[in-house]
Amino acid sequence: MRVAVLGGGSFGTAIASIAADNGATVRQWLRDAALVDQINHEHRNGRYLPDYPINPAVVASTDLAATVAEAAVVFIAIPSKAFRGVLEQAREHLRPEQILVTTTKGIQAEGFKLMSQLIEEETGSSHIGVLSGPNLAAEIAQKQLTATVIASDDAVTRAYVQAALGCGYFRVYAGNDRYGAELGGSLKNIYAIAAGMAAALGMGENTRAMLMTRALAEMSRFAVALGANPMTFLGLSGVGDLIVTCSSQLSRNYRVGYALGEGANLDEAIEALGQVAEGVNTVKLVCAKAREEGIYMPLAQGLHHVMFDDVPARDMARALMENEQSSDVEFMLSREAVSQAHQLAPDGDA
Ligand SMILES: NC(=O)C1=CN([C@@H]2O[C@H](COP(=O)(O)OP(=O)(O)OC[C@H]3O[C@@H](n4cnc5c(N)ncnc54)[C@H](OP(=O)(O)O)[C@@H]3O)[C@@H](O)[C@H]2O)C=CC1
Ligand SMILES: O=C(CO)COP(=O)(O)O
Repeated sequence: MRVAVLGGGSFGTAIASIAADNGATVRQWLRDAALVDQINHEHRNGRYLPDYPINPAVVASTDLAATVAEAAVVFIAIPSKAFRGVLEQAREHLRPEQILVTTTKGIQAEGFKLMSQLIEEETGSSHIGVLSGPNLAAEIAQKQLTATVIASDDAVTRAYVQAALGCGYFRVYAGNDRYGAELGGSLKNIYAIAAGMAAALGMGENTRAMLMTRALAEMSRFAVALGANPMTFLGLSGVGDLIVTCSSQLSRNYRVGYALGEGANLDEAIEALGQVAEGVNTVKLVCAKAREEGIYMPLAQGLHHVMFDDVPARDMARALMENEQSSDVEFMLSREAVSQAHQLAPDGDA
């Protein structure tokens, strides 16, 4: 199979290397000619994945047309802010039968669009997929056993991506809820920042478990309000990705949160990272959307106050703990029912 990867960052490089390990003919497009040279001659990406070898069969290029020309599957691993621009450049070189897969876990501000929606708008393709799951690029590069999801309503897309990437260390599960999988991948970045911050402040494992579980409740609530299926959040692209990103220093979003918890300001934290942390932008967009739609998102709103309004993280954590005590699984017991029942008990200080 012929595979193209657009993007020369850590995830694009990891995906290119998996496909090559799997026997595909792989072309990778990036705009940095020096890095193209390094990938082709040293089989290493010194800027984004410096410590790991890349399969020598990966051929990098700055020529976008040549990269996508023969590909059956095109993976797009470009940060959300640049995603549409790259699609606009690629569009004239793409053919209708090609499978177009986004790996990007972010949201476009204008219209609150997910990346697969941009692919649809720009190309009109009927072979669109979302690749998402607990997939830290550095662990994939080490060939740690990993699983992901290809979410698409198109069976051809699912089958091609499973064939292109499924190998001894990388397992590709199929899903048909493109929107839910993509939303999960974007939303969990918000809570990874919060988890990194909590870790830097010395909060314990109980706190982390509470944060992750309530994050899942909040993500599902948001997704349902936007018409997605909450069941998708039980899979690898939902809870799976939330677990890994809220637990690992390899996550850039977690690291941004950790730096904030250690006292850095946001600009310093982003600069020290030197790579994309989509959650910084996503938390703004999601909080604005939640306000607009009247969706209860206390964790995301709390994080927003800490990141952009200089509220100390410890004060925010204390305030969140003093919120009205609510329902655990609100698809079974509604928040309103718990709230109404509060009048049945005496006050805590009575
Ligand atoms: N890294 C990971 O572990 C995972 C990442 N993802 C997702 O994949 C997406 C891409 O991430 P990742 O590869 O890690 O990102 P990186 O920050 O590692 O790299 C970004 C890449 O995009 C390129 N790029 C940025 N803007 C443009 C542009 N206008 N034109 C052409 N190329 C551009 C950069 O090129 P240049 O160097 O020239 O700026 C660089 O090659 C993210 O949205 C992330 O959420 C998903 C799963 C795991
Ligand atoms: O999405 C990821 C792992 O699945 C990577 O997360 P970061 O973007 O925070 O590094």
